Amino acid sequence: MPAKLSVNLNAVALLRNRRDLPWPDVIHFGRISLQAGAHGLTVHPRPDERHTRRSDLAPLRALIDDEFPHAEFNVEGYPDEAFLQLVEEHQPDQVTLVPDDPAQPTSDHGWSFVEQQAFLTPIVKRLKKGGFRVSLFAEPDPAGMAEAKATGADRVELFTGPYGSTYDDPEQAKRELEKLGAAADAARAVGLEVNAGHDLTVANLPALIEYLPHLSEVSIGHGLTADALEYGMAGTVQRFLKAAGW
Ligand SMILES: CC(=O)[C@@H](O)[C@H](O)COP(=O)(O)O
Ligand SMILES: NCC(=O)COP(=O)(O)O
Repeated sequence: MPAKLSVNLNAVALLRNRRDLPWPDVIHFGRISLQAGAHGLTVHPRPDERHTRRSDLAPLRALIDDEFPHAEFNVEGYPDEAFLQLVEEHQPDQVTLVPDDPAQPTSDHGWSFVEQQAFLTPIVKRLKKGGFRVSLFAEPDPAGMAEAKATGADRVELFTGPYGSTYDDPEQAKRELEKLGAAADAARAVGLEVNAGHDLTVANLPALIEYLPHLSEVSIGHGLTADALEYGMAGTVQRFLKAAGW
């Protein structure tokens, strides 16, 4: 079974938040993604709400429940008390824990499982008791997968940022793929399922899927939104020209 695609709506939310206007409508872009065949939706609400807002979660949960009951809702974030209460209120199917500092522009590293196992274990236990699938954002590194498993988590999500940044260097891309492959093998060897995400694109996704054939899910936002703009721009300009009478 190929990896499932979860569309990350953070970049759409970022555009919406430039103005005090309701477009682009994050919920409708979620609908368009699921109508097009995506298997799920991802959001990564941060404390400053610069991307997804807390108020986006209820309508996204309702969209899936009412219109796409087989799709999955994945919520990512740093597990402080506010985040844990947010996911408990909105019941995503999967919670992905990310070691984000609120000041980070975007996620740029995974957990250090050896050092942070004791911090993560009670949090994972609380989420598992609440019925959530739990995934832990992980470095593309085989070290620490036994400790990740010992937290009680179901999956790791391999951070593919370093792989994504090799878009102009095929040799380095191969080395990053080898690291991701070794990390995925180590995770699977201790019984963890494997997700992947960050800076994935149409160009780099095929090699990742070929090299890591057992991936459960990829979550993609930035590159997918960039392509949506590129492939929708010409038709949209034509719509505006028509509206202006040309
Ligand atoms: C964990 C991860 O890699 C994504 O959630 C990512 O953080 C989304 O990126 P932005 O929120 O910066 O679009
Ligand atoms: N978990 C990674 C994710 O959701 C998407 O990241 P990106 O494609 O926006 O870099």
